[in-house]
Amino acid sequence: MTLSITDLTVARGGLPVLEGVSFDVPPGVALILRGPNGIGKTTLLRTVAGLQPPMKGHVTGGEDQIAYAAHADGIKPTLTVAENLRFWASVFGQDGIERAIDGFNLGALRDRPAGALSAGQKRRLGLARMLVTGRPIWIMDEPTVSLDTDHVRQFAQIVQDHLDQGGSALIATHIDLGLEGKVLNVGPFKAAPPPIDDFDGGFL
Ligand SMILES: Nc1ncnc2c1ncn2[C@@H]1O[C@H](COP(=O)(O)OP(=O)(O)OP(=O)(O)O)[C@@H](O)[C@H]1O
Repeated sequence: MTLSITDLTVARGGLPVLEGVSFDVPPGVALILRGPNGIGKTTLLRTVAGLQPPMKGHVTGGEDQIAYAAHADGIKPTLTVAENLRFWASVFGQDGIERAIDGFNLGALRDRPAGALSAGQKRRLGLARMLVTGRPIWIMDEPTVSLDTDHVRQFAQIVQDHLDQGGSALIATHIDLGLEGKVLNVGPFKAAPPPIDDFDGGFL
């Protein structure tokens, strides 16, 4: 199913950060979001993933279809790598974690508590969760932070395989993943500052 974003305005702290954003992400396609720090990419992704409401506009096609990987790894430190993946799979009504373990080179770490992983290893575990959700639309926020170059390449291949199998992806990243995706620079959608409506005549 195509994820469709129509005339979306997204807000942080009650203030609009991006407005008038429209795009489609059809099956088989990766859309890469770019833009300077603080422009609102995370806010847009969170809104599209349904974690916060839009100020205006619509998101369609994402109902029960989206798996979201945020900045924060969000893994459970006292559970092992395998237990984390099994837990996550069960949340999504799935079983089978071996593809995720193999895909992200986690075999040697499967019985280690997640809290005892390095930053890059935690990131791989966080991303491996996408594979156990069974969800077709992957939304990822800076997924390659802490990954070494080999694992960035491996991650890009996993995303490409996902696209080849009819999945789709919406990814905010500052690096070139080498994916055959489209790029959307969100800079031009920066929201205008809100109008001043509490004019203070005392300054005249
Ligand atoms: N908790 C918060 N409350 C209010 N404003 C916030 C909060 N967190 C972030 N912001 C502001 O919201 C705006 C959008 O932030 P957001 O994290 O969406 O940007 P980003 O494009 O993802 O940035 P980066 O590339 O640095 O990750 C920024 O101006 C930021 O300062």
